[in-house]
Amino acid sequence: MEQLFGSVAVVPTIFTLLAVLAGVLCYLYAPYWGVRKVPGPPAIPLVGHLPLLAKYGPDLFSVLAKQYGPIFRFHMGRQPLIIVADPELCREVGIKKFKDIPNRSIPSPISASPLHQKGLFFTRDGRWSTMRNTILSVYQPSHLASLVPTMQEFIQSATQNLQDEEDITFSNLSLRLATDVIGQAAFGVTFGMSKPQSTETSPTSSSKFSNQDTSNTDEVSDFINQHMYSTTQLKMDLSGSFSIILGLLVPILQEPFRQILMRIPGTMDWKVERTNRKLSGRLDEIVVKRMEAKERGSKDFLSSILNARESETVSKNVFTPDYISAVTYEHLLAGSATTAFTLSSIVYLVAGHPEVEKKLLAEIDGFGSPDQVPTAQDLQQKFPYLDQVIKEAMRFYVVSPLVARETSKEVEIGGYLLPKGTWVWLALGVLAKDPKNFPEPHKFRPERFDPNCEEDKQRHPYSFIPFGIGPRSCIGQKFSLQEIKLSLIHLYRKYVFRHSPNMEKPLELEYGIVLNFKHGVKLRVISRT
Ligand code: HEM
Repeated sequence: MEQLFGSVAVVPTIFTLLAVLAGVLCYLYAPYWGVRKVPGPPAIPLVGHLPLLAKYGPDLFSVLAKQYGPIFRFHMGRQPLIIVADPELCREVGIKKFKDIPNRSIPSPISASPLHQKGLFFTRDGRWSTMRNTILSVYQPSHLASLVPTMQEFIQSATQNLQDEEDITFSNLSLRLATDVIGQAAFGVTFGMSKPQSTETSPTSSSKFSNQDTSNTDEVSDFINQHMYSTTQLKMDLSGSFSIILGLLVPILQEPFRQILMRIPGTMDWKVERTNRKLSGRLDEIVVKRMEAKERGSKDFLSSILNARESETVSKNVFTPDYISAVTYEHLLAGSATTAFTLSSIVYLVAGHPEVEKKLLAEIDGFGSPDQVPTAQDLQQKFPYLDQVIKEAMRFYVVSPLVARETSKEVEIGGYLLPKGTWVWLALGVLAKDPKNFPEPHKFRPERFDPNCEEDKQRHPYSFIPFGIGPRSCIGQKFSLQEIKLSLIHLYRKYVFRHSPNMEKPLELEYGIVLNFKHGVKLRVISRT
């Protein structure tokens, strides 16, 4: 009798276990089911293809494209991504079918950070288009042209102490420079980073950080350090905080675990949370102060947005203070690491190619007297070889090798029907290394971008898209190119650079929210005078 009751009790337990197991399997495999027909390598349960990414870095996508074709499946933990590695298909996703794929998917490193979510990058649909249209008005060519003198002042300040034969970590210098320039353009504040001994006066006469004097240099560098920390913790592989890793594997558990871990001192989640809270606090402080200011001007991004909001050209519900903080912070984030990386990679590549350097110097020296600062129009028209060098360096090291998008309804791409909510990522890095459009892709050869050469004429127009594609492409493209060109012209008028013996060969890269140098770019300065 007892035995009978025992086995009767076991049956529901087995059913419960089976139901739980089925639930877990459904949860783990549901996103895969809708896209199972898209080809891809076999995925390890839970981690998917992340170990491959950690092992090979972004080159992995070129290898997979060769094996599986222009559209393939890659599993970031539980989440399948549909990777698009063909210029025509990128045009389809980014432009032709934009209305069905208007937003970005939110990867787990970002979903851990509300500060990052409220910027333009991750806002969606109607809110995004209202925000984007307002921000676009700040990037009119006349506004950009008016920023040339400010940019030039920071560039001069950042490079004034370079010594002949000195070894420098150029990537640090360019990050400080780009942070200062964007700090001024975004917030209207001088971070004073490009002048380490900045107890002297600032290069511009505008307000200091938090509108106080230079005595808070420590506060400034603390802010920037937090900013750097918050950026570098956003890892895309398996080296992030525990909650981020969990978010990649079992997203449903990410938030509950983050809530617990951020309360346990010493954990990475605790550190990231503290840093983000401090950063948000400081940003909110700047925004509130600027909101209250009677004379705020309109030169910097934050003031322009606040002016637009007050003149009711944009709904106050769209630009609430938290969104304003996020979008301003996003400028600091998007405008510093990307521009600095690009600047460093150009100088690094030119240092290793004397024939390119010679041609570039001839063009720059031929422009005019060494103290004639080029105008925005000069920058666009009078430096054709510089343009080629910049493009080739951006092709060689694609700072943002993957661009995230998400379908908002069922849509057909490359012969596959993708359900609503599919993560579709454009592989800009793979396009840039495809020998079909770039013969001998591992050679640094700026002349391939000469508009008169056959290679350039034959190339697919969307094979080189380092700033993305379509209505959602980079809003800061012209801003960063202006800054990069001004910096290079100023630098090469005075110096050339050689690889420092302290630098590793080949250069090692790190895959975070954008590409970065693992150990920095170390160069030797050679004065030209
Ligand atoms: C060399 C420098 C830069 C590179 C390579 C770069 C690259 C990119 C890429 C690839 C995207 C995604 C585009 C897409 O989805 O099609 C993007 C978006 C974006 N970038 Fe940049 N960027 C750079 C500099 C900047 C600067 C200086 C700013 C700010 C002033 C900025 C602000 C943004 C913003 C706000 C977005 C999101 C746009 C939207 O969703 O509407 N970027 N960038």
